[in-house]
Amino acid sequence: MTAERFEVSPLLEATHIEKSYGATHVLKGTNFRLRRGEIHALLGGNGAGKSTLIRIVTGLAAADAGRIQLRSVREDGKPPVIAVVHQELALLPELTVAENIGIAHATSAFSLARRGHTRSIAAEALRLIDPALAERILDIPARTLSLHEGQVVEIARALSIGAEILLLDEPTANLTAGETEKLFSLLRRLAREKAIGIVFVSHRMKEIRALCDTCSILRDGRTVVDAAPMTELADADIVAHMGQPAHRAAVSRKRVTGSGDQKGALRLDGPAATRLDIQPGTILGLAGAPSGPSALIAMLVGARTSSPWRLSGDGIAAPFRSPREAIRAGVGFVPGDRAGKGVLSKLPILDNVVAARRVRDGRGFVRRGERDECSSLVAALQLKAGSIWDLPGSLSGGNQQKLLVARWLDLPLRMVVLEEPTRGVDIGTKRDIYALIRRMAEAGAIIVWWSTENVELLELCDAIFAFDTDGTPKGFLAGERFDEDGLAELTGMAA
Ligand SMILES: Nc1ncnc2c1ncn2[C@@H]1O[C@H](COP(=O)(O)OP(=O)(O)OP(=O)(O)O)[C@@H](O)[C@H]1O
Repeated sequence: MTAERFEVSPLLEATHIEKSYGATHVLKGTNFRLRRGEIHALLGGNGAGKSTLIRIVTGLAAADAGRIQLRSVREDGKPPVIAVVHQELALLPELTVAENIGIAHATSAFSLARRGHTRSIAAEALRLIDPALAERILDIPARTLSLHEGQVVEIARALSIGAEILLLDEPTANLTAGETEKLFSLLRRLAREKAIGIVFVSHRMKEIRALCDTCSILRDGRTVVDAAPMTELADADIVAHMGQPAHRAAVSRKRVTGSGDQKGALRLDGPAATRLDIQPGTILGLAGAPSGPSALIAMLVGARTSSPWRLSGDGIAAPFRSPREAIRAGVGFVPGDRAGKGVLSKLPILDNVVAARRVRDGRGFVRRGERDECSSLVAALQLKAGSIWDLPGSLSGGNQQKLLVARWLDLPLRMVVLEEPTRGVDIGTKRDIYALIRRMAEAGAIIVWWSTENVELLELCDAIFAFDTDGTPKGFLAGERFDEDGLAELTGMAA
């Protein structure tokens, strides 16, 4: 998979790119080049400029200065097609998979006469990736696909239009370990057999190591590592180039034990006679296919009133009747669906940060002192924002995630429920978020943490409760198997 196997001139070369948004100088002479057959990690801390560079390369935004050269191997003289796969899928939910792929080929109205033709294009593209999957999903609506299947469809669509460059922006957030491995073997195959140039944006060091052969690092809008082989960079070098402290927090792990009668202890009862007694201050991880953890979480945060799960103890009897009731009972929630359920996009950062406090206090008006409170929370999380009066849309993805965590900091909470709270967050900031969550646990809150990043669960949690691939509770990860293999086995997701 080395670049040398293919001709030397890059598929894509961006040179001295400049970009400002108002007074914010985002890209400061950034360089980036991608060769055929290469899987290239584009790395950098939150707000370093990765997404902005991708938007410019794909033509979604215009650079203020600099040059972009694209060179196809095809002889028609056209530039290579670039396809982007985001973590939020770009599929039309009510159309079938075949129609979703075919739509990229529709030149005018999507006529019935062309349907058979586009269906066969779609089938061919999907079969190249996975013949069995193609048979199963071709004629079903896109909304019924899992996230991983949706990504495969997006990649098939890219292949069907002859894309030579594939950009993946944190594609593994929300994928299970098994799905991630499947995606990686597909990407390796596309690079090797089709010489597609792949750009992979991620904050997960283990995945970057497993997948990528080349690495570029942006720091504050400048290219500090330009297309270096991954083998030449140790993890610590990468973190240092990104400008982040290379500390590893010490792990102190205690297991959930004892009866449920300690003050503040809560009891969870669920399907298959499941019973969990959770002591205050416990960090409880949830692992496994999304359907299991998400059903439990929906009950905990008041999003589902009828549920096979029950929460009791310390004056609580849930299901709650509404999210508001859950907040008033002292349950905080950082949702995984940042855009849909988390960020209040039309309100400034200030309102986003103090939202939970306002709901708890039952007030809709601005309290004096909120501005100071917001500023100190923003500073505690080193949230990179122009002003607390800016809209959250002006923040980079990782900084929007910090905003959602900031909302619950320093509140007297009984329980904090977190769905992938470090999704899209850079390595240094992850450490900060881990420390903040530990702080909440030390203050006595029970932390319920759902993550698809098994390494993270194993590092942080006192106990991990696993669900099977169909969402059935499987039990706690046993002490002597408290490792990745044990977790993969218990969740039925051994790769
Ligand atoms: N439309 C915009 N208006 C104002 N500022 C913007 C806009 N888009 C991006 N920025 C700013 O540009 C900087 C770089 O953002 P960008 O999204 O490119 O970072 P990133 O490296 O992709 O970060 P992350 O890892 O958090 O996704 C950030 O400080 C962000 O606030």
